[in-house]
Amino acid sequence: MHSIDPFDWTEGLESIAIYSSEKTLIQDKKTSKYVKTNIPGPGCDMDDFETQILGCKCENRLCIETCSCIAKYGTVYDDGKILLSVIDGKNMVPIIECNTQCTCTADCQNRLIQNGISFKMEVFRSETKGLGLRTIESIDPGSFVCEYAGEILSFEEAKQRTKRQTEHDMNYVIVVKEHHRTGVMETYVDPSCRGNIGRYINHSCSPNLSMVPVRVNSMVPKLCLFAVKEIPSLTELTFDYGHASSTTNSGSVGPPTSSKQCMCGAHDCRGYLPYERLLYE
Ligand SMILES: C[S@@+](CC[C@H](N)C(=O)[O-])C[C@H]1O[C@@H](n2cnc3c(N)ncnc32)[C@H](O)[C@@H]1O
Repeated sequence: MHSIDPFDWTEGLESIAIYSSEKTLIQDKKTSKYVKTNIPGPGCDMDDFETQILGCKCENRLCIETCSCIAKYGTVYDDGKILLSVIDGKNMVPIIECNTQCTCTADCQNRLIQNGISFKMEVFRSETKGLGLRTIESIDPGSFVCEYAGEILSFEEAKQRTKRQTEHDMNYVIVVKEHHRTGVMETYVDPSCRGNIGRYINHSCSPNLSMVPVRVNSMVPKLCLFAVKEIPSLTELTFDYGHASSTTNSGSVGPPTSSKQCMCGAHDCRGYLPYERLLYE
């Protein structure tokens, strides 16, 4: 039987193990169960999870412009698997990767985040923000770092869970709003009971990661974190909890009564952690 390394935060589920240089930190691992990607949680719409996106029939097994997925949704990654919108500064298009219905292989240019994490990272204890995640190798701009994965909740369930928190509890629920021509799609992800390594990423008002929704098999978005700048080894990984990407945004910066003081230390720090007002009403 496969034995689980007790010091690996990913419980052996990722292709790269995530350790802490301070081994005792693993005792702080909450009662959460590791999941690599989003799973349905209470109240989520199972149709969204189960409706399969159509696949391509690429004969050369490597997708280029003639691939029906790329022709329909556009080229989003370059041949080095770098997110193009980060390097060319153009507006983000919806990202839909090739999926299990496609005939192409895992090295297809239109498959990236589904192949999982590839950078060595570690969980560490930050001075003022609890645990955090940092990289232990340098990361190029536009690289995929990890998902922010957990249970997908309905608005009502997200609200109930938020209400149960005390002012001392950490908040893990992230809300992403995607503005489409036909309306706004809201996705609520909670990694607190079941989540991946993304749950340890702290907020910064001047972050080095950006959250981008990516779809693979179903219309439920995976909240993917991409580097927005060169990130040197041993740098803490951060994203802006209130500004997921150019097509999405989550949360608002609070009045002090409903939001925690931000300790990101950025020179343009907004002072408080962003929060989603509707979850606290
Ligand atoms: C998604 S968790 C991040 C991981 C968390 N630090 C831990 O120990 O598990 C979000 C929580 O971390 C803390 N946090 C994250 N960024 C912060 C910041 N910039 N300033 C203060 N606290 C922060 C807050 O308590 C927040 O509710």
